[in-house]
Formats: sequence, C-alpha cells, structure tokens
Amino acid sequence: MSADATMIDTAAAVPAKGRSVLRRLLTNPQGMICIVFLLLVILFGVLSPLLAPYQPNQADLNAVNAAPFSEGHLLGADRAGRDILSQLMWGTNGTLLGSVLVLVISVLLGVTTGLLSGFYRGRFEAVAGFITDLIMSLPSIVLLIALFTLTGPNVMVAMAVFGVLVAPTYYRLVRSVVLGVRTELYIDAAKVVGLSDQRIIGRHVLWAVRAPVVIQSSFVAAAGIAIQAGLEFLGLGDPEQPSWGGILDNANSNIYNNRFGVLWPALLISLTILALVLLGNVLRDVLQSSAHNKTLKRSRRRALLNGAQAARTTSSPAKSEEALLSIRGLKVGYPDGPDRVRTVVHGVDLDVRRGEIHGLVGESGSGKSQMAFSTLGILPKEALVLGGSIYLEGEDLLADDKALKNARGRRIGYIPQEPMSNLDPSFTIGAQLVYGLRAVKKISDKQAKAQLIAILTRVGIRNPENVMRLYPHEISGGMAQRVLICGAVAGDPDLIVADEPTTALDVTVQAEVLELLRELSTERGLAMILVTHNLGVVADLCDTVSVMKNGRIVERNDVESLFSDPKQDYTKVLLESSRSVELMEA
Ligand SMILES: Nc1ncnc2c1ncn2[C@@H]1O[C@H](COP(=O)(O)OP(=O)(O)OP(=O)(O)O)[C@@H](O)[C@H]1O
Repeated sequence: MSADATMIDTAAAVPAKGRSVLRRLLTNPQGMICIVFLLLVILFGVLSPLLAPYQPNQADLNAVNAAPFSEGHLLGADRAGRDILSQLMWGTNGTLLGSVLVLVISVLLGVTTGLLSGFYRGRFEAVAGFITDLIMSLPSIVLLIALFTLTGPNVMVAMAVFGVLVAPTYYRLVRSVVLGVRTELYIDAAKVVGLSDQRIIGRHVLWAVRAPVVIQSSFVAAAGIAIQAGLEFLGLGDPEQPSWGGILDNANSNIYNNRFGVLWPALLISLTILALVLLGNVLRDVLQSSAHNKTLKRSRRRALLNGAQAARTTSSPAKSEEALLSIRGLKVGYPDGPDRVRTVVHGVDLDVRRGEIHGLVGESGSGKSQMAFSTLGILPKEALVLGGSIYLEGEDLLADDKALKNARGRRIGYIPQEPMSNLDPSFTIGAQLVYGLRAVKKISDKQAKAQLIAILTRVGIRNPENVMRLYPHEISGGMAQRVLICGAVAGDPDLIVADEPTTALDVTVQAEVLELLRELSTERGLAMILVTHNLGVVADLCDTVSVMKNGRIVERNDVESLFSDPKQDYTKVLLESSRSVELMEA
C-alpha cells in the first residue's frame, strides 16, 4: 500500500485495525444475541443454589402436574410434584459441565495430534491417521449406549468418551491447516533464524489454527449438549441428578397428563444448541475477516457508487475524438473501514489511439494495474470506481455494466502477467482456447479450431495441432504466454491490455514476445495498454508513455521525448534507477 494514498474520512470513522474480535462479535446483532443468551444460561445454572425456588428433588404433592404459571411453580410441576423451573436450573450445571468436558478432551487430543502430524508428518502422522480413521468409523451413539453396561449411569464418563470420539474432527481440521502453513516462506524464515520447533509451532502454526479451532469448538459444544441430552432422554443418566435430558424424558412419559412439561426442557435444549451453532457461524465470519476487516458499510458503498453513476450521466467530459480508448477522471478506491475509503487512482485521464502502444510505468503500488483492471472491468470485488468514465469509441463502459461485459474478450483482449497460472491445469490448451473463442464468437467447434490453429501458427507455435492437445504443464512458460496472446487476439479485439506480459519469461523469450506484440499491433491496428515496471520494455515497444505515481499520471510523452528529455523529477529518478539496475545487471 502506498503511503500517500488518501482517505475519504467521515466523522464517524472507526479504525478497523483497533477493533478486537470480541468487539466485532458484540457489534454483530446475531453474535450479541447468542452471547447474551448463553451467558444467561450459564447464570441460570451457576445461580441455582441462590435462585432456584426449590431443591432439585423436592416434591410438593399438592402441585402434581401443576400447569405453567400456577402459584409457586412458574413453569409448572412434574408428576411427582417437583418444580420444573428448579429442576432445569439445577440440571444446567451438569449439562454445561458435560459439554465443557467434551470440548477440553477433544481439543487437547485433536489439536495436539493434528499439530504434530501436520508439522512433523512421517510415522507419527501415519499412526495418528490410522487411529483417527478407526475412531471415526465407530458408531458414536451405539458405543455410548453400550458403555452404560460397563459404567452404569455416569454421564460424565460418557461425555469424556464422546470427547475422544470427536477429537478426530479437530485432528483433521488442524492437520490440514498446518500442512498448508508449514510450507509458507515465513515458516522457513523462522527456521533459518534459528527458532526452535516448539517456538515455531507455538507462535506461528498455533496462531494459524486458532480461528478454525474456535469456530469448530462452538459446534462441538452444541453436539456435546445434544448427545448428553439424548443419552439422558434414553434413560442412561443418573436418576438422582436432575438433567435437561432426564427432565425431558420424565415429561415425555407423562405427556398425556401434562403436555406443557416437555415444552420447557425441549426449548432450553434447542435454544442453547441453536445459540451455539449460530455463534459458530458469526465467529467464522468475524475471525475469517479479522485479518482484513475493511468492509465498507453497505449504505455508504451504495451512496458512493450511486454518486459516481449520477455524475457520469449528468456530465459529459471532453474526450478525444481520434482516440479508441478515452479514460476521463477515473477514480478508484478501496474500503478502509466501515466509513472510510482509500483512494488509489485519483481522477486519471488517458487516451490510446488505434495502432498505438501506450506504456504505463511507475513504481510498485502507483496504480498501473488498477487502471488496467478498470478498463477490463475486472477490479477486485471490494474495489469502488468512485468516479470517471472509460469511453471505447465514444461508448462509456462504466455507465453500463452490460457494455463492459460485452466489450471484454470481444473488443478488449487481456494478456496477463503469469502465463502458467492463467491456464487451467485440468483442461488441454485446445479446450481452453476453443471455449474462450466460442464464448465471444458464434462459430462452430471446427471453425474455432481452424482459426486458433492459424493464430497459434502466427504467434510462433510450431505444430499447433499437437500443442492444442497438450495440458499446460506440458508446455514452457514462453509457449504458455504465446498461447495466451493467441487467446487475447483470437476474438479480434480493438484494444489489448497487457499486464507485465514478459515479467515471468526469461530474457530471450521476452524479446521474442515483445517483437510478436509489436507485429500484431501493426498488422491488426491494435491499440495496446502495456503495464510494466521495465523501462527497457517500454523503450523497445511503446509509442507513448504515461508515468504514474501515487495514483496520478505525473508525466506523459512520446517514448523518445520522455527518454531523452524527461520533464518531471520523478521521471528522471525513475529513468536513473532503471539505468543503474541495467548497469548492475550488466
Ligand atoms: N484488493 C485490494 N485491496 C486494497 N487495496 C488494493 C487492492 N489492490 C490494490 N490495492 C492498492 O491499490 C494501489 C495500487 O495498486 P496497483 O496494483 O494498481 O499498483 P501497481 O502500480 O500495479 O503495482 P505493481 O506494479 O506492484 O503491481 C496500491 O496502494 C495497492 O495497495
């Protein structure tokens, strides 16, 4: 991010970075409701010795099957005259404790083995994987019921066993995250500076798994409550201890005498499970967006986009008549918090004529790619086009989404930076090229193939029929770039946007690709925007150059004049540093 990027601030701006996960959780209405409900449930249990109207098994023979809201029994009483509210309160602690037991055991076992397996792999991973598969293949509920014959009515033992049965879900989750993290360069860097494995796991790896583990825990806690209530409902709990599932079981067998008896335990169990599951969903949203929580409020986003659209329809800026592409006042920004936007392109104008190759140069982060992506309509989803117009032969592409969509691939072609990552490894070159061409031209498969073979030959691919049958990994980077150039020109576009098209190629291939681009531009009268850091490429290929800095064009000239007589200090520095790099390389 460039330091000079400006902000559109409002008084209500809240710096996103300072907002903790808990604060974001509490400002989310769903998160807030779930947390408050769960806290109330905990208080309901913890305060039972103080607030419960009766002892857990205290019977009042005058209140047998009392209806809800009867005197002294807010939720009614069961067939033994025991107060249902008191029973639920006394039964809460046991239920919550069982759920916590499941969590502690499953997290300890699953996370630890997942971390070690993912980080060290080898024999430990093989053994842990085997045990995990074994445990996962066991039918949990049947096993827990069978356990009753060994341990008797002891739900805590059953919950501890359930914790072991659930541990594999953590194991698999953590292992897969660690497998991704352990190959990251920052882990290699930590090893190189001499950090011990314990410190790397404790500091870097554990940090990466914390979000999925926290999210998973919410669901496991819900499952713990459901299983415990289920076992107690089946009569496998301790009959002396009140429990949510036990109360439900009692009420169920007495349902014809007191039909409201089942309502309260069922509600409490269902709402607690629901709150935990919904909290898990909120946690996922909050934690997964915590690293880049820069979402703009929806209303603010809409207001900014509508404002830009209104300005577009009311004003019609003077545009060049001879230019094929005429960009006027283009302004692009990114959210930087709920009310703030960081502008990265500041009202830029740019004209490109037919047959002209226009270079966009500037330091990293100066906004070159944003210009290119705006022209193609492929800015990231979160980007905001805050103003301006992009005219292609007089038609404003930003005023009409459909016009932009129709232009892309047909009138505007794109040559990307990384040829290999822009080809799908699952399909052959031919399948991808034919699919792309037939998406923009109404022609048969056979015609598409014939046209593509001709263009592949033109872009220097020998034996194109054979290459069409190959997969991307079977061709070189230079060939892949030629294939992408073929794809870009196949739709007969008027304009090509090329984003660093030679950066990923070696020097000899670079020269050939540059030569090819120049020839294609001349042959087809193509206008071209070439985004590059490389001033050598600009000198070789471009007719005109625009120098960008901090989202603005600071100097524009034809290529000879810009190189021989740069006007702006920034351009002079850019040219100077480019020459120094060339000298060093030489
Ligand atoms: N998805 C994004 N979210 C937030 N800011 C972004 C995003 N993409 C780009 N930017 C910001 O936009 C600014 C311009 O980026 P851009 O990619 O256009 O630079 P560039 O000149 O093409 O740089 P480079 O040559 O390194 O690709 C930078 O400050 C960058 O941080």
